[in-house]
Amino acid sequence: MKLTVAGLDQHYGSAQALRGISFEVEPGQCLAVLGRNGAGKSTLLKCLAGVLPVTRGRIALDGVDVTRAANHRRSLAGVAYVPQGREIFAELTVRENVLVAARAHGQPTQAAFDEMVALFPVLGEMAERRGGALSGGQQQQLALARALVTKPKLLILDEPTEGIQPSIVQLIEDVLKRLKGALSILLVEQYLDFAAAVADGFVVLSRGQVVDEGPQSAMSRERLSRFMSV
Ligand SMILES: Nc1ncnc2c1ncn2[C@@H]1O[C@H](COP(=O)(O)OP(=O)(O)OP(=O)(O)O)[C@@H](O)[C@H]1O
Repeated sequence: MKLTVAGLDQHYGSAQALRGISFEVEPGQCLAVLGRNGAGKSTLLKCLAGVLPVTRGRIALDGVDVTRAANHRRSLAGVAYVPQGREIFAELTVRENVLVAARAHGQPTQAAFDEMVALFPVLGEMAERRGGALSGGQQQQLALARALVTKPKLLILDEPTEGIQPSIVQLIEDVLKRLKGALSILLVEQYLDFAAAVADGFVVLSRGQVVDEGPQSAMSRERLSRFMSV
């Protein structure tokens, strides 16, 4: 799925958080959105997922304008969003968490769950545990499984590596690399090595504006460290 973002502005009351943001994600590609805390990255993703209204500009999926579409309509169109903080159901089991997400897209089957366990084996071991009882890294894998079980065409991820141990970061990197091509990915990330390993290109936000952009080959620490928090 192709994502087109053109001239996007967003305001929190009188405070402008996004200023004329424009970029594209080509089908099957991964674009990393980089920038310091407070640059506007999470706000941008919320606008794209349809959980925050934009003030001005245009968002299109494969050329179809969805700027004013509700989040469930974007979800049905193939957009899956994993917010920072993961938002799994703490009281439901791991299996129920995955199947509830699958049901919203018409296929709450054991096969759908098994497919997610093939990507994230720990979810099979934890199938009957409550989501809230999982570690942070396990919850992130569950959140990714809940997104992927809907068979998205565009996966929007807000800092999937935040607070997660290196072995799980590596697992998530491997999964995203394997899936890329079949779906498009928009990835907000503070961890430059992970972003450079997964993404095909990047944009940098600062104070709500795109201040740099380029291909994966230009994602060097020298070029980007002044825009990063770490
Ligand atoms: N609900 C809100 N109400 C008012 N201002 C907000 C709200 N959420 C974010 N902001 C402001 O909007 C700007 C962009 O914040 P945003 O969370 O999008 O940045 P970010 O780049 O994602 O940073 P972080 O990595 O810390 O989440 C910041 O100045 C922030 O203080």
